Amino acid sequence: MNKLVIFSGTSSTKKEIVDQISTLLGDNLEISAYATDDDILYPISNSLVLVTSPLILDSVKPLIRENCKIIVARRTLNLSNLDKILYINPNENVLLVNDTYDTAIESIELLKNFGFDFINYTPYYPNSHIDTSNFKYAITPGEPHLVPHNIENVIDIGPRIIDITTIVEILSNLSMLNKKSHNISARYINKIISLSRELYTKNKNIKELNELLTRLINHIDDAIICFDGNLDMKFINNSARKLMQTEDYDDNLYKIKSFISNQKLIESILYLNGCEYIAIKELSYEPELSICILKNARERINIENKLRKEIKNRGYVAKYSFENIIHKSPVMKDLINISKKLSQSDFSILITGESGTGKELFASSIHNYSKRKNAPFLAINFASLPEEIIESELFGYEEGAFTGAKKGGKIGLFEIANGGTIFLDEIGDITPKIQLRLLRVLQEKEILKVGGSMPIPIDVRIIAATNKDLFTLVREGKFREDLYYRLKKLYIKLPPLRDRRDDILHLFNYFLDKKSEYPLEVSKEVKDILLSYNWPGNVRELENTVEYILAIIEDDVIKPHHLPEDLISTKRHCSLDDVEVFILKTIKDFNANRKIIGRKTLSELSFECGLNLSEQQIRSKLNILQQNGYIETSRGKVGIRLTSKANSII
Ligand SMILES: Nc1ncnc2c1ncn2[C@@H]1O[C@H](COP(=O)(O)OP(=O)(O)OP(=O)(O)O)[C@@H](O)[C@H]1O
Repeated sequence: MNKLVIFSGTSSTKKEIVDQISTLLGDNLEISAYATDDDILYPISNSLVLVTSPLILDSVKPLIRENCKIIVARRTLNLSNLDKILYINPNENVLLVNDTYDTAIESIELLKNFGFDFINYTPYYPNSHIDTSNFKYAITPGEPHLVPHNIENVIDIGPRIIDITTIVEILSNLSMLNKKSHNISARYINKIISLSRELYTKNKNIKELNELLTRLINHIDDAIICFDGNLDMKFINNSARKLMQTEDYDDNLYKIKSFISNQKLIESILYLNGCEYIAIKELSYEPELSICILKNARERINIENKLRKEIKNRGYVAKYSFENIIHKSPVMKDLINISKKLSQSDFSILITGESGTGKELFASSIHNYSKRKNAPFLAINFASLPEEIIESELFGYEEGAFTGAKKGGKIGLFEIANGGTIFLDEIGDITPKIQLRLLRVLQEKEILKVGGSMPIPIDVRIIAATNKDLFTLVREGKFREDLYYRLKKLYIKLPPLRDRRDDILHLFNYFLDKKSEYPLEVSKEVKDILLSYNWPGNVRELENTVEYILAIIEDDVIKPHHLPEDLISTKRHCSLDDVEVFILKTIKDFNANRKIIGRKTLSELSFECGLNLSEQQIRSKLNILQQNGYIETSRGKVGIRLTSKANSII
């Protein structure tokens, strides 16, 4: 049996190296290993000794008899731990922490040789007196305890292992070279191959993602060109290639580069191939890149004009008043009363509610009930509008600010709405830049035109609406908290139609009366279906349903087959929860067997199927089911019965 004694600086290095050698050299070797702080009772004799660094050699030499052969290990990095470094951004400043200057420099050289040369390393070791306050990352080969405390991200790549030449030296001294070398080099190479494969897969994923992004960018109509810090072109998409591949290539490129290098400009108008382009600049610093996005100015002006026309066609007037809000439910009655009170103040209002619940109807009614009723009411829907258009539409722009297309600049919608109300629909969709500009309007009561420097005072009441959960957007960092609270000074939440079932038939009859040329009767089955449907599109969907029926009906009575497919399919009807379904099914079984069922039995049965409902819980569920028209109760022998509405879905 051959003996190998290992001396290492720390116990983690000891473990790593013992693991490595026993995996490679197998069981035919007796290994004893010591870290410098382990107690060594007897001097080492008649053995091969491996010390893991020259520094340790001095301290352990007195413990080694002269009949021992000493090898000082040459160390290399453990490839299995290096992949974490791939996630560091190129050119990031990183501390390389090791126990001495020499070992830190050695590790840096090794990392660079392995191809990790895209980051800037600074050697750090105890007493190195380096100001570490600007460093976010530290890499250390098994010495995390030496990393300064202020570093947020510590990548421990594990202690350095011994390299193949040291292994060969060990084998040769143990006279194992011939027997083992073939096997060992095969294992060593296998390990390297599997690690390279890992790195290859990671690189491949990044490459695939890059290809996907390139494909996407190539499909975009805007021309996109990316330059590095030396203004060398790094990327050009298909639209830009088409734009540039003309006789004017040099002239075009010169104009684009001049725009990119002009630090004062973020947007500009460029004349390329005789056409006007709006050039927008995006900068990245690590790596240093400038991206130029070129949009066809004519197309943008067309969209702007269309939007203006749409808003103008509405006549800047609020079409609806509270009398137009058709309702029967107490909850809507309360909301209208509250909204009338809110109309009298000048604070901004946030209206939330699912799509089609009447948010615009309320905004318009509030305006018409307020002292601003004779001033303009402007409604703008943010969904699907590009940021630049929203910005220039809302705030206007100074002459030559960017398009140069309009002499005298353009007046923004905020200025047009001055004295009145502006209704900002789908506010949850606006970008951070517009959020910031809106915040300024709310805080300072003034606007700044695009490209302008003089703030213009304005007096506009803002009513914003959204069907998104804005508070969640705030928590996710997608919507500014300060803007959220400014907008939500006053607040109205419109309930979905399925939560105010009293309104369903009332609204249905209202739309029917309004739109039908002759009176129509509504069959009982249709009424039941309308009442049990969950109306995801709310009042808008109800109104569309009436239109649909009127388009296809040929008789005087509306029957189920006159309804759109969505309403007849039973899936969309069950706004019932599991407990409600359980209660209804149980009552149905009892009804079918002509047995009476009450709260007590329902509660007992609920325990049998794991729902565990107290009599009190059953009572409140029964109340809800009764209010929603699913059950009827009567004193005496009959007890609780399902209505035809419940029977049609259970
Ligand atoms: N209570 C109501 N009475 C009469 N019509 C209503 C009522 N509620 C909504 N409507 C009608 O339903 C349609 C949708 O209403 P509105 O546009 O106000 O909803 P919204 O919540 O703003 O929708 P979105 O979020 O999709 O913009 C409109 O045609 C509106 O007139």
